[in-house]
Amino acid sequence: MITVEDARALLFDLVGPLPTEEVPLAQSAGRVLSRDVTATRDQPPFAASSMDGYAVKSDEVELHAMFKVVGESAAGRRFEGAVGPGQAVRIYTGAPVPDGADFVLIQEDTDRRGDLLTITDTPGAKTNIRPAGVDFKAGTSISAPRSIRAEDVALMAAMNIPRVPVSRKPVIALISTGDELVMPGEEPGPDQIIASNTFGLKAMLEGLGAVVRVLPIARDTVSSLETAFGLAQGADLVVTIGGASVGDYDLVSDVSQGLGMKQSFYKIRMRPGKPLMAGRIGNAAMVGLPGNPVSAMVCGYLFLAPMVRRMLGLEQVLPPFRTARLSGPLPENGPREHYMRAVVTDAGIEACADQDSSLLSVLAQSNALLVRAPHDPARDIGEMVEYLPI
Ligand SMILES: Nc1nc2c(c(=O)[nH]1)N[C@H]1C(S)=C(S)[C@@H](COP(=O)(O)OP(=O)(O)OC[C@H]3O[C@@H](n4cnc5c(N)ncnc54)[C@H](O)[C@@H]3O)O[C@H]1N2
Ligand code: MOO
Repeated sequence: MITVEDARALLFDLVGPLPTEEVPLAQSAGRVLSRDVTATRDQPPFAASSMDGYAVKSDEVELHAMFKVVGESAAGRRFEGAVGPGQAVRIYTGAPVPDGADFVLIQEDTDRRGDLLTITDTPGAKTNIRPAGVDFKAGTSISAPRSIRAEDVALMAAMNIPRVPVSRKPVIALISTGDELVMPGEEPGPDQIIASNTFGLKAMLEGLGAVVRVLPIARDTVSSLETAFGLAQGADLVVTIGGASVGDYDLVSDVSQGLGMKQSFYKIRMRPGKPLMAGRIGNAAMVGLPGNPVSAMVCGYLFLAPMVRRMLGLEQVLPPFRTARLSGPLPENGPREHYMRAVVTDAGIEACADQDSSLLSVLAQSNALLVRAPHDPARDIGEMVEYLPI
């Protein structure tokens, strides 16, 4: 059995960054920028007023000074002339500041009668002018790789970047295995349960930016599993769930190897998730997850999510671990690294009472995986521990 860290390194060897494709700006949110993009213009492209008021010469600004209003500069329609001595131009927020002016009096500090403008309140020192290019200049770049957020979309729009280079989405095929499984909504027989893992993992992986294909459930026969692997063709990553352990019906390893899977490792020193397997099959990476629902989801957080981030070309691929103070004691840990379902609040972190790897109700109540090193001694309230937020 290998460690979690070694397993992750081997899994990273199975996948690499996917090629770039271009998408319309409006569809780029949530994708991963794969190449730097560069502004083709200054913003603002001209010195612009930041207030509604009057553009004047700054050395003429003093209480009770009077000006003649000679024109108007609106956003999208500039004043074509220049502001001369004793003159003012009516100006609005976002409008180009006319030549000759270097100060905008805010409307509230003035009184206007016809064309005659008087300063009625002492203006502040602020010119109320945004210099050309103050936000960004032509040639300013947004650096890749990064997950594109709404703020990035707004910035790229302002930079006049209508098409965005992004990493192609990884395609992941999910295969549930087992005669006991039926799909949600179907009528289970007396010895059957509902396939839950595929749906939890689909939600998780799509949230990370993958395209997920849920394939029909494979029965516990060689031919049914072979059919499922056939349907998975074209995926970047094939994930099986269940059938990974040592039972007579645990066929995933034999069938995948029969189809040419080159195994990278099998079994890790981790709880839950011990019978994890991985390798390459055809042009795809393959991961065989244990069937226990919590084991499958925990392996999703710890292994599949970093693999997806790596395929997307992100630099930060490992889950962000944090620390918290224990608000409940912990017993001594066994020989495997343990990822305990836990609840973290302002008061600290507490492991859930029942850590059985079949309990989805416990997983759904928890918001953290509390990490225990192999043979970690019993811990008291107040001690600091590491956890992964989920
Ligand atoms: N003799 C041993 N038995 C087991 C060992 C072992 O080392 N020696 N390991 C245990 C551990 S740890 C795990 S984890 C499980 C893993 O078993 P499999 O990967 O072979 O999974 P299955 O036997 O197919 O299923 C386990 C359990 O999970 C349910 N299941 C499976 N797929 C789904 C699904 N898509 N949705 C919901 N639930 C699913 C299945 O019905 C079983 O209850 O093996 C232990 N045994
Ligand atoms: O991986 Mo198993 O989940 O330890 O139950």
